[in-house]
Amino acid sequence: MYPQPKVSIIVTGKELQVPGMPLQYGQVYESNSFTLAAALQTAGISDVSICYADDDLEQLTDILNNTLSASDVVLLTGGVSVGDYDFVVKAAEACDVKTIFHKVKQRPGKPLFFGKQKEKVVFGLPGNPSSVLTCFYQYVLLVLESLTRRSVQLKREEATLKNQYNKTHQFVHFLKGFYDGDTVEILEAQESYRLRSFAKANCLIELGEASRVYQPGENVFFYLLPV
Ligand SMILES: Nc1nc2c(c(=O)[nH]1)N[C@H]1C(S)=C(S)[C@@H](COP(=O)(O)OP(=O)(O)OC[C@H]3O[C@@H](n4cnc5c(N)ncnc54)[C@H](O)[C@@H]3O)O[C@H]1N2
Ligand code: MOO
Repeated sequence: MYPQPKVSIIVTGKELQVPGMPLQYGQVYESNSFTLAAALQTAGISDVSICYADDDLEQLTDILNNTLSASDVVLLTGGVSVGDYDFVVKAAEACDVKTIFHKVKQRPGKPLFFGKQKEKVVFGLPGNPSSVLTCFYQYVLLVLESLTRRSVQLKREEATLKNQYNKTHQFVHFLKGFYDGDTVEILEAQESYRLRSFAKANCLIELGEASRVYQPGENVFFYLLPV
């Protein structure tokens, strides 16, 4: 029998609307809970609960406190950057969650937060839908592998790049790609608010920190997605 960690998702943001309901001005459809729950299920995690918080420090702190007492892993989405209404890091501090790191030099997922309260693990996943999934695959699966003692991390492989890509930022990039068994293609719609490329992708292509033009025929590393 493998251990089954309890995972809680806390969705933050008062601009979020339930899919199926009409959108009011300034609202966006809430999707992170669905993509995360599906990715957790694929990783064999069945004990998952979801709750919702407004952009309110007191309310978020209460919810995080309650959630921490009932979970092994807490995944917050949104509110982890430096805006006036981003309260995840403050709420974590108020709940005695020790910051292990906040912000990574990568795209997407730059504002990622990782903290611990004793044995409990807290991730603040950046709210953009593509950042949430990328950070889940690159970081959360690592923790789940250790907690479940099952092999759930993505496999890193190497293949020839199919198309040219001009990498202009000095961050590690994880780009949605398609591996055809021989070459890997960098897909369109890589912006972190777009999920279209994830819908087509079967891998994440890793490009190192340096900014440069990648040419077809170069070897690149990629991670196969569980599709
Ligand atoms: N001054 C700075 N601003 C920003 C930075 C920075 O470094 N300095 N980083 C940018 C990056 S990169 C990202 S990613 C975002 C992440 O910020 P948050 O984690 O605070 O995310 P939000 O602002 O709450 O949301 C971002 C975006 O995603 C939408 N969203 C949020 N939750 C959901 C959901 N459950 N389903 C669907 N869509 C969701 C939200 O409406 C926003 O549009 O910060 C940048 N800013
Ligand atoms: O980390 Mo943000 O995800 O680059 O958009």
